Amino acid sequence: MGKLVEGVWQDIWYDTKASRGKFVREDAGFRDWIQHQPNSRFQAESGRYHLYVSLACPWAHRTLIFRTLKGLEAHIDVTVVCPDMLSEGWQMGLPEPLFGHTRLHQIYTQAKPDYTGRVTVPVLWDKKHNTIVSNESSEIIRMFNSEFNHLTDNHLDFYPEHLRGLIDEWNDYIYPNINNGVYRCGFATTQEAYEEAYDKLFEALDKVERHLATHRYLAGREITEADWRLFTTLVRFDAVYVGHFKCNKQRIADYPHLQGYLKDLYQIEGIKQTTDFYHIKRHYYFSHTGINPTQVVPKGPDLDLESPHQRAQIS
Ligand SMILES: N[C@@H](CCC(=O)N[C@@H](CS)C(=O)NCC(=O)O)C(=O)O
Repeated sequence: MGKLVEGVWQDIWYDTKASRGKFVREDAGFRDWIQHQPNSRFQAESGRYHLYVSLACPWAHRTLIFRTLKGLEAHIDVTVVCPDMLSEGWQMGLPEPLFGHTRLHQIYTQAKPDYTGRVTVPVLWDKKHNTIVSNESSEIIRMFNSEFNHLTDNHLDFYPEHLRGLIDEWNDYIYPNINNGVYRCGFATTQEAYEEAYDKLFEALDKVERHLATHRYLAGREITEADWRLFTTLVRFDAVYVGHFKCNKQRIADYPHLQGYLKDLYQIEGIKQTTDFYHIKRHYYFSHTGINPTQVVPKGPDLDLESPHQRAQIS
């Protein structure tokens, strides 16, 4: 894994020295917006945008879920990178269709030849202006949620006006403690930093477990963006984070309500097809050689995500 420094690829792992062993995620570098508005530089048009994702990555997974739920498959095409992220960073299996590049960092320098920063997925590319619109998943899913409705006639709204306060509150709590919390455990390089992240992670999972005992979804009866953001971490938890990131106080399968909720979301039409456990396990265990130097990928666990979730009665 590495990063670009003034447009030149350098193979370097995260530097946790300055933060006393803590993993600090870098902010995304491209933050434009597709808008269905007359003067927008990035108009919502069919066939104009291309999405680069890894099926292993929880942040990229959010964008694939929204592409499916919002009926955008015919309008936004996708390149899936290889699960292995080694000295050249994310790589394509076959040359990608727009420029024939074989490394994701070439897409970044195609957009900005002197780019400095990490080369992350997801990336939303604009074929018209030949640039990256955004590499921030939380913003890409908002665009997908609302800006293409005139093309798809799909008006499902995962960030409805009346629930925004509640959704934002859950997101603000779940992102540092759970979504990024598992990474803060796994990428910590001191015992203290790891234990601090671990305690916060399991305190947060306990809190969500209590909430889900009496609420079908985070914001009540409706599935919202907050649920999909939590889902992509939960679905990777027992397969990867428990072992590889040492998040091993409990599995999701040991929490009755979180497990039922996870199954409920997994069983929504189209979601299972966005979830690829081969890519998920292979990426983490094979790519993070600092954590797993043998690169052996575990065979298990056997996950039970398809049995009845029994949550339909919860209000
Ligand atoms: N803020 C970004 C984070 C994306 C991110 O960190 N993706 C990881 C994969 S799970 C990545 O590409 N990491 C490569 C690196 O950090 O070098 C988002 O949510 O879109």
